[in-house]
Amino acid sequence: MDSAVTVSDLVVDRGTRRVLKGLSFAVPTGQVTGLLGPSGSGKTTLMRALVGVQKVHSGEVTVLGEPAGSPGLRARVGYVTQSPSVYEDLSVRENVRYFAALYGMGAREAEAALNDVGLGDHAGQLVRDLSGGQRGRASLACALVGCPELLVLDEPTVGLDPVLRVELWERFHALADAGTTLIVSSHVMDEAGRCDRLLLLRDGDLLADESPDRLRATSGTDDLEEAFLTLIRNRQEVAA
Ligand SMILES: Nc1ncnc2c1ncn2[C@@H]1O[C@H](COP(=O)(O)OP(=O)(O)OP(=O)(O)O)[C@@H](O)[C@H]1O
Repeated sequence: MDSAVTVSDLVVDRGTRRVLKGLSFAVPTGQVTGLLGPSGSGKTTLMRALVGVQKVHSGEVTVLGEPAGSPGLRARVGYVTQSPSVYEDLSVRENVRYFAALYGMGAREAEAALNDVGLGDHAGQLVRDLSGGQRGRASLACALVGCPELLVLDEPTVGLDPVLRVELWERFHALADAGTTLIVSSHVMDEAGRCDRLLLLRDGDLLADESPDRLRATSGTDDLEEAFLTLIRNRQEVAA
């Protein structure tokens, strides 16, 4: 299968800390790849490197056949940060239509993106009057509307109720089925099971790069949280 992203020996320092310690992996096209790991393990830093906004110490990051951050990737890659990046003084609809226009899309696509994230009923509301979870979804709609080939989503389901979470995951898989590649970070292990493939990060190292089923099989447990802990223990034993 083609790779949408390949990363070789990626090393990133932030401040005086080495945050990513030589990561190498490939992300298959048209799948949902989960980036899982505890708080501070380097998920956001890795996503920033993928979209080309992170200074890297060494290594190579290739996205859709071009070096990460190349101008040609701007319309092909969507990135939704943890803090919503939408205009507070515009309505949800105005925000989504604005981003639609930047991508050469129209009002129809904007309405579809609004409905995809469950904000159809709040379209006329100013962003500053939305709840935190609604703002996050408004941000997501602004990324979806451009139909990027690669979507990088930093914890998109934080603060969402279970029904909306399930709906969004269904939407992610529908996009993947249509050929979009998604990289979705989370530190909620129950979301790991919804991914086609998992990258498990800990302290800037890649602990695993497998499907959830394979991870369950190799660690001998059906519980992905337990599987993650088993991997950590095995690593510690090897290091000792
Ligand atoms: N601007 C910065 N300067 C120095 N260190 C930073 C900076 N940003 C992040 N770090 C450090 O880099 C490490 C990785 O942070 P990162 O945000 O990538 O983790 P994360 O896995 O996304 O965490 P979370 O799940 O809490 O969002 C952390 O130890 C963090 O303190």
